[in-house]
Amino acid sequence: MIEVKGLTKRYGPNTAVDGLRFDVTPGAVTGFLGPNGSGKSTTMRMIMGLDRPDAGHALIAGRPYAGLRRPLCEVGALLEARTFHPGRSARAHLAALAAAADIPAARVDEVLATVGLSDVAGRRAGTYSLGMAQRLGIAAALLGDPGVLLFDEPVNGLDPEGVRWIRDLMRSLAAEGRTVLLSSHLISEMALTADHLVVIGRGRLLADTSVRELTGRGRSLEEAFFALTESASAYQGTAHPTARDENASHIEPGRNPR
Ligand SMILES: Nc1ncnc2c1ncn2[C@@H]1O[C@H](COP(=O)(O)OP(=O)(O)OP(=O)(O)O)[C@@H](O)[C@H]1O
Repeated sequence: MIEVKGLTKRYGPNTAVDGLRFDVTPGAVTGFLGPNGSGKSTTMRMIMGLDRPDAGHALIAGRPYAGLRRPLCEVGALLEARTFHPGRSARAHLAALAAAADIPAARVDEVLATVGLSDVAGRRAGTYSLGMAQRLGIAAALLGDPGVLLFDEPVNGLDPEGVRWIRDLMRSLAAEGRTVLLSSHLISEMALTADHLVVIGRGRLLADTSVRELTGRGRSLEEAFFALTESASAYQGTAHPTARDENASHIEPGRNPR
């Protein structure tokens, strides 16, 4: 269980996370959605004790991160890819983490197999592609067999087979009774993976509901998401052609050319 209780984080005049309050329950995949810059990563970092909140707090299995006795065995997180020494092999990286946390060395080969990196585990991790680096980050998160897992954009850089693998992994971790919080911008993928959704915009809670309920609000989950976050998107692009587009002068202002 993750409990987020009134979390607030300010960076200068900008309030990145604003009185956020929600629970993430075990046995389900909870999707964490929001437009760019809405505060998802900042919230996850605060849950993991990597950022200090200006107000509120977050609890993992009833304790703040700093109060966990064996953190790696209670919570695992993939927050950024490439949080390893590039000169170390994947196996050496995981072995060092395991040794520091008093986790049996045999667990290293188990998690390497889970993420599909066994054959390349001796290679310097600095030579890994983004997708391989994501897999290594997931292996590190799983190392202590924790009951609570957070993944920030885990499908980044993964090929279609990798995306499907993540979906199956998330669902099987939840089916084992774990608490899984997953952020992704791929809404169609979220519709297939998550049971529950927490949607935020400009640091504030917009929805805390089931995928089914939110999908039922529009023609699709994507439509319902856009309706919910319409006024909360800080960075909106346009569909208009650039000045270099030779057809630009033939298009009426305000008209989508396609
Ligand atoms: N270290 C920092 N210093 C200053 N501002 C920051 C810092 N980290 C985040 N922010 C700001 O806080 C806000 C929330 O950022 P955050 O990365 O949490 O959003 P996000 O929802 O994860 O975005 P994305 O979907 O683009 O990954 C943004 O306005 C961002 O610029």
